[in-house]
Amino acid sequence: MTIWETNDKVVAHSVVQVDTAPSAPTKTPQEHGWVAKTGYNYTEYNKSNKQISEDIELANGENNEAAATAAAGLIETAGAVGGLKLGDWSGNAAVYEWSEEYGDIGPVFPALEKQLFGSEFHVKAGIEFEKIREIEVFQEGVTRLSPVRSFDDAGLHPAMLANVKLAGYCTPTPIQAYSMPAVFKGYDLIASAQTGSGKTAAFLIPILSKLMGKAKKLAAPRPNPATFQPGITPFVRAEPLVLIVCPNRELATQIFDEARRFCYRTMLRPCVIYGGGPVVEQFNQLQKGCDVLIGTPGRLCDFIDRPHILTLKRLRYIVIDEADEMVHSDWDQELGKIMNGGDQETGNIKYMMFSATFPKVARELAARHLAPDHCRIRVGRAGSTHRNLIQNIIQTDPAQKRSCLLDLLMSLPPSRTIIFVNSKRTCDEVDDHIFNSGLPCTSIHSDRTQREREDSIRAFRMGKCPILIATGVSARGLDIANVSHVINYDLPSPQYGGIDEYMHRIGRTGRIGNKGLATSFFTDRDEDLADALVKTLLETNQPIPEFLESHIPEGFIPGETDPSTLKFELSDEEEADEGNTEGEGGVWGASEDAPAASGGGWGADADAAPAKADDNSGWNSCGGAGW
Ligand SMILES: Nc1ncnc2c1ncn2[C@@H]1O[C@H](COP(=O)(O)OP(=O)(O)OP(=O)(O)O)[C@@H](O)[C@H]1O
Repeated sequence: MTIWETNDKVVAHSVVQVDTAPSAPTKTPQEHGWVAKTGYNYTEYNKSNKQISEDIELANGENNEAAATAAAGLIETAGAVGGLKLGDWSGNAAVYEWSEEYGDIGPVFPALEKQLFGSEFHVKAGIEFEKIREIEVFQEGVTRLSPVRSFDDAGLHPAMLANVKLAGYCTPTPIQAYSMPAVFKGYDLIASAQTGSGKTAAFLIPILSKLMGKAKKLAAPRPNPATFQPGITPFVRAEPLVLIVCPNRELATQIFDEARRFCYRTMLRPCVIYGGGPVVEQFNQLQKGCDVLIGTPGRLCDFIDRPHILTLKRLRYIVIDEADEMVHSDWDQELGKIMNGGDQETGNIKYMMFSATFPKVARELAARHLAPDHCRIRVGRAGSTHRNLIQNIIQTDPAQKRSCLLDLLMSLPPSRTIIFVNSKRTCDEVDDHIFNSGLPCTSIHSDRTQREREDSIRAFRMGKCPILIATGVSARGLDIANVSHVINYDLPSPQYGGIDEYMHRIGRTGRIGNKGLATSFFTDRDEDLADALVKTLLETNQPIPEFLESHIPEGFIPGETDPSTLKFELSDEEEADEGNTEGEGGVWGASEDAPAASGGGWGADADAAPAKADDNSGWNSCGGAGW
């Protein structure tokens, strides 16, 4: 029995080292504590949400306290997530509407503030947050950056600092500590850090903060939100200053939500465009003005092809998030167009790439587009997993997986759970199976309509359907509060991302210092993954089940041998750096911060010596007071 602490509660998990299926359930799911299952109600979920949007707009536009309260009430009764309920388009979520009369920072709008920052649905830093700071940080490139020690000392725009505090961020994570100075000093950036370590804020905070002081000068004119009438007010072209590209729709809307928070009380207006969403509604949002545009590649290119609606000529920053997935997914042409195929003035643009893992193809993309003096920051071994996760591997027969799954769900206390499968068909089958067994589940994959996808994620976030079945790609980057269990119903085979994909998947739990549990079903078909899987388990001090013991590297004695001596198959980037010649001849030359002694590689030599974030005295802990 392991006592398992989640953010708010302690849950007892009878886990650890199960190498056979748990015993058969004797109770119904509801007797076991799962909420009742809910079917997908197309009529209800497709209802217009005009009322709620109108109230929010009224509250937002007029700062009318009564309307604000009414809107907040509506949001609450609707059981909404971020101000949206089932049936709403994520791209229509309320943003701060700027009026020309405002000074440097706009007034507070309580209803919107509550919606953006007050939600129980946001992931809160967990009890292991401090451990994130102990992870080794490697910085490579021409410049040695001094990490910022606290948000207060980071030189953030006052509006950004206030938003960071409203979001409840006390201390920057290592990736944030290094990315802030990189952006402030105007470097291009490649950054990799573990799943759930705050990479989104690592680019949003410094970029938006830097633009806040100059927004009035740089941003395109936009209509007055108080008098704007769709179809009547002459529309303006969207001319974003920041473009953030990511591989899936769910992630795009999630980044949009973060951007809505960080743009609060400022002139910067975020918008999101993604495939499957209604073009007209996305166009309606764009024509109100757009300074920060988040999008998936296909839909972005559709709009780039309509220069009367969207132009990239004002662009100052391009961020590629989940860069490894972006380069793997056949988006070459789209990425080429987004990076420099539109009307953007490439000389004015800073490029940033973020991911938890960085394969060679992603590095090649970086080499093509990033300035030679770009900074490279890597937190921990590329692709290594968190130590705050328990990883269980259960041996099973392919034919037994369904009953194993049911037993597993019924043998643990109910908790928000994501089940990963390798194909859309399996996704549907598993969904049917566990739904018909009375469990409250929902599912998502790329053949679902966008409406279904958004509702499915929202139902999961809200806890209405606390079990989500997903294919790997559709759940890339998802950041959902209180996911305490990830189940790999299918392990990702090496052809489909292998161990990197495994890490991305299990990273949906145990985020930002929370604890989590990952259980994977292992069958004979997963033998190809066994070596890498065992090393990953050893690296994070997980017990090795008997059936995998033969894959323990020779000479390694679990519990005795130091895991840091494990030899991992070099990731592409490490391999490249083994024979790194880039440093020679001064490509990685001297720095304005502190001269680099010699060419830096990804991690091997003095130049790339790890810096422990907590080596820096003065990293502040959260006082909390005075916010
Ligand atoms: N400094 C911080 N303090 C507290 N919470 C933070 C901080 N930075 C980010 N967070 C929160 O941590 C969560 C995880 O962040 P995020 O989704 O950016 O992780 P990520 O590194 O991009 O993960 P992935 O690789 O899985 O996409 C988010 O809910 C975010 O709001």
